[in-house]
Amino acid sequence: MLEKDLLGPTESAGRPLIELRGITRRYANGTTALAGVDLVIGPGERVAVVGRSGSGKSTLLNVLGLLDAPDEGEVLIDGHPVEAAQDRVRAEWRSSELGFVFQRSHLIPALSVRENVLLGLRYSNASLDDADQVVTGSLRAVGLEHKEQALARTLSGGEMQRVAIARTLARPARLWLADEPTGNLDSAQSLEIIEELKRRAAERGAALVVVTHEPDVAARLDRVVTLRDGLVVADSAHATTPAHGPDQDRGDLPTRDRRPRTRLTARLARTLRFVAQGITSNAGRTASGTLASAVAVALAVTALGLAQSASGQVTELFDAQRATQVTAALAADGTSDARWPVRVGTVAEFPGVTGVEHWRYRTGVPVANGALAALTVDLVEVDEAPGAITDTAVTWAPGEDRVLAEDEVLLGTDLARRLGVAQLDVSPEITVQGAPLRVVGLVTASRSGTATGSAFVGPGATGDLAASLSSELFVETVPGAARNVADRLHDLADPFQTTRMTIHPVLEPNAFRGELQDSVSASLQVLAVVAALAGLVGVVFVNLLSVSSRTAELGVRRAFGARRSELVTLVVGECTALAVLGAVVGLAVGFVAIMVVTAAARWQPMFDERLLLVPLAGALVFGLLGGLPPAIAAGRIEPADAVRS
Ligand SMILES: Nc1ncnc2c1ncn2[C@@H]1O[C@H](COP(=O)(O)OP(=O)(O)OP(=O)(O)O)[C@@H](O)[C@H]1O
Repeated sequence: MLEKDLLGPTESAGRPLIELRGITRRYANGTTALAGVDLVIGPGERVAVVGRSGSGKSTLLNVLGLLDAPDEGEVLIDGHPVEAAQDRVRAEWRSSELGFVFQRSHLIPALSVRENVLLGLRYSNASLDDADQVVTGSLRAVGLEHKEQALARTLSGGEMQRVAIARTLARPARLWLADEPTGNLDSAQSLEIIEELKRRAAERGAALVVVTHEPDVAARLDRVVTLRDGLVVADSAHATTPAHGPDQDRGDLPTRDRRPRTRLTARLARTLRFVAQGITSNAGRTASGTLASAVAVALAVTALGLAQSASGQVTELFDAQRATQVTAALAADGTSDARWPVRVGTVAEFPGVTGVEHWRYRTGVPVANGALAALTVDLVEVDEAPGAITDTAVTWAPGEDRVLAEDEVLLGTDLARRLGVAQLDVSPEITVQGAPLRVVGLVTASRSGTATGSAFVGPGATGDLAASLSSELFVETVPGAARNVADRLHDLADPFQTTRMTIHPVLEPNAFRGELQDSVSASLQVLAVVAALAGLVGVVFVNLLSVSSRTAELGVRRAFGARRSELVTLVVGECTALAVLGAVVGLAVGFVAIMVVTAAARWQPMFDERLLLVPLAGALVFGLLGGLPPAIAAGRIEPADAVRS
């Protein structure tokens, strides 16, 4: 059967609106609620269904409204059979042809009265151009136009039921089904409402079927069908021609949109609207929905951000500790001067070298100060002046330019004392191996403990000396270059002199640094992944709970014509929006946490754009994935069961 056969009465002139043939409905617990019911309802008929509690009235109404499918028998609409499996067709028919008032009002508590009434209209095919008029008119019909802006949760039980009736009145249906619509109302109000339902049904030419326990209500309807134990035991009339044709005055009725079915874009648009409505109207649900993703993203961002900052910090600490100095010593062999395998000036040009200091030691050099007997001391020849690299502290005589000229000498403070040199401003002179040299400064401290007992001279000050010479090379490099400089010195060393040359090992913690960085990052990244997975579980869990607490609401949406796919989209859309919203909150919290932790630890905070994009993209994916289980649960909701809950 084609879907369009169910839509619109054009082809159905003269046929019953709906016909049940041999309908049996058994529930899973073995109860037979309907046991072979035959019933014909014509267009515009007004029928009361009565019977004892448990006789099958609600089940009958659900079958008539295509909310429930029979186990046996046939349902015909406009003479066409409707298959139980045709869920999409059934949903479309409910959307365009059915108005249902449930035993309970099933309003959405967080929405206003107006939005609740609009919900019924939005799921119908009616044009929304005159929605305001329709909503107000429907509320006026139940005496609640003054409550239009009130939140549904603030209404009394009776008022809620009247809003639920208004929600149905607003729909341009051909069949109105009402399951004890006046159960919550006093008898005067009940009769008013029944009269209103009759009037509205008459205006539209719609059939009206009312389940009721109240004889007064049943008496106001044209036909009474009595059920007992799932069977029709009395029927005051049979299907007739329309008792009441459509009135000419359509008042505030919505205009039926004659499109054969609700377009995908229209369904998507209304679903998105409902997603936005759900998120903005229910602060509690929005807060709990965003919480899981906010916590997960905050943890993940904090962990990732700290991983980056800690890595940077490790780099900084290690750079600070990286070797910047090479010390090489060349021992004299007792017969000839020590000779470096490379000129000192060349070492200064090695990559990364920022300074070189070269000390050549002569031992047993005679030094004398005038009349004082000569002492035998260690003499240190330096290129210009000691100190740039060796941290040698020199007190220079006033006006000296800190470069040793050929006739100048620096005395260690111990040596100066032994030679009786106290005042520098008188330009004292000493002789070094017979050559007169002017004392221009005192060496007060040095990394070499013996320096205060030595004399320091510039190159060429003492001419050729017989004493053998050992020497030391101090090289200063940029962080990290020391290892290369040491390696080059090794490579250049004369293989016959290697035993005489010592290059002090350079601590180079690069590999260790890498390992430390990797392990810090890896453990924080694991934390980030665990947080993200915990967030995903949280998103699924929170949304499953949310769906189970909204079964009735989702069932009402189905009853009003929402397809399964619409509920799936609605729930996935809500989960995704909440996850992304949570991610934004989590990002903010995470960034603040990173700032606080790094400030407390005096680290440099590090952020890169991945910290922003990865959590947002992750939340999007997690929202979609995490929304699937609750969405599938929502799609499985059977409207007949849901509206009973
Ligand atoms: N989902 C269900 N699962 C199992 N049994 C059910 C279910 N729904 C209804 N029944 C049973 O089917 C029978 C008919 O129920 P139904 O609600 O249609 O009766 P009713 O005439 O509308 O009752 P009431 O006047 O009390 O609302 C009852 O025995 C009821 O317990």
